[in-house]
Amino acid sequence: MPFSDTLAHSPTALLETVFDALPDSVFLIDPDTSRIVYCNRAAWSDLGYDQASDLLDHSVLSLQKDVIGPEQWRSIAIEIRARSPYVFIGRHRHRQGWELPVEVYTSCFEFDGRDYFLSVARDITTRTQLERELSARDAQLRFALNEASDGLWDWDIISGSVFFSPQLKRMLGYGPEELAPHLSSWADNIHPDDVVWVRSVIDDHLAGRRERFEAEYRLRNRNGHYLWVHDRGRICERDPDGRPLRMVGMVHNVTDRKNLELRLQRLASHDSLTGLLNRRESEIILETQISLCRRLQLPLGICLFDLDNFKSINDVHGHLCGDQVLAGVAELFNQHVRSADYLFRWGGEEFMLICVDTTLEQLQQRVEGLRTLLESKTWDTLPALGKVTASFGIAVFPDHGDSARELFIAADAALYRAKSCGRNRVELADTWPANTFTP
Ligand SMILES: Nc1nc2c(ncn2[C@@H]2O[C@H](COP(=O)(O)OP(=O)(O)OP(=O)(O)O)[C@@H](O)[C@H]2O)c(=O)[nH]1
Repeated sequence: MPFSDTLAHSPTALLETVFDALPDSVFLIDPDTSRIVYCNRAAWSDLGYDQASDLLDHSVLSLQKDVIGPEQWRSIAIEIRARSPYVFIGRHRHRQGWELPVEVYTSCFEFDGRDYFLSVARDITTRTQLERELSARDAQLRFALNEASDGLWDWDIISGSVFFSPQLKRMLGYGPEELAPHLSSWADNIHPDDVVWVRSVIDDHLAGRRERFEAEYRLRNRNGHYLWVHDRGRICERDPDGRPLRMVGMVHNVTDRKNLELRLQRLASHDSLTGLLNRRESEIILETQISLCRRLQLPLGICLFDLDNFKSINDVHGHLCGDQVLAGVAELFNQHVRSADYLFRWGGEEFMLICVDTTLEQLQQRVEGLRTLLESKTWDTLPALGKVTASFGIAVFPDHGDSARELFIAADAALYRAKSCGRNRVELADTWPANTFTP
């Protein structure tokens, strides 16, 4: 018999069969009395009853563990009428006494001049169990990661919100309720000198150019001091098109290690008496600055200078006084060179100055200024000392040499000339290659 004929001949039997075949429980409820006027097979069997009549005419409240008393039913009935379907996660009472977690969808409809509530309840035991296990596993993972680092972050890339773990907040000096959960709370506290490249490392990872985000940078704490942190993170969730949605990472406070590293670096690159960069650094920096100026087609000047008759300062006033003069000259010149210039103690009483983007005329003028400055300095702490002078030899790239070595030889020859012409003077290098390389 065709389906339409079956429906026409015995509609009630057919609908009952259909409802009984549903895996979810279906209840038809009288809204005024809360009584069950119909339920399907899943409804009575899931709750441990033998037949539908065991539940019919009973109040639905007798099956519910979360709705207590007619007062609460009345307010829920108002909600159901206001916004169908009304979704409710609660617990049904099994005949044996245990509870069944359910997700219930209830809608209101009218039939034959009367209102009815139709509730479809789904057993969510497995789902609840799974959610509980997942959240326990998540908590375990967070705990393990937190213990393995000084803090965790979890960034929702689309919304820009960031979870900062309590340990991370503590590391930065914040309480558990402080530090707004936004990306700006982190980004605004990165040291200005580090922020551009830290962002570029993250961008590279987001764009797939780096396998992970990893950076060592300075992060400001609540007191305004900077900590050195080692930060590692990775995208852990993407949308169906592969766009990053979420990124997590962990942070280590490496301030002590980094400060020690910087101190060692400074010891290796600076002269301990004057605090100036040392000869080794001068060789590296001169090479790199010449390459840079060659590329940018800029002139570069170097000046070698040597204190005059320094041996006699040592001999007459003592070695300690000689040390003070060396440190005093370094301090004096350091205050007067440009911030873009490099001043080195090259060795003994010899110094070197590198001036990027400087012509011969500019360099000559600047060095002449240094010479007169030193000559006119009064050594208040060393009253017996008298006048201290120095001799200077200057050369400019590319006029006097095309490499660090050629430039150095040219400036050294000019310095030698300054010494032999009477000292306390500035001499210019001969134009390369005229006197630099004699066959
Ligand atoms: N106090 C002190 N003296 C140093 C240091 N390094 C080198 N000297 C001394 O610097 C002196 C350099 O002497 P010379 O090379 O003869 O040069 P000068 O006496 O300056 O003579 P001219 O360069 O020709 O003007 C030597 O006596 C070195 O012992 C240092 O770190 N401290």
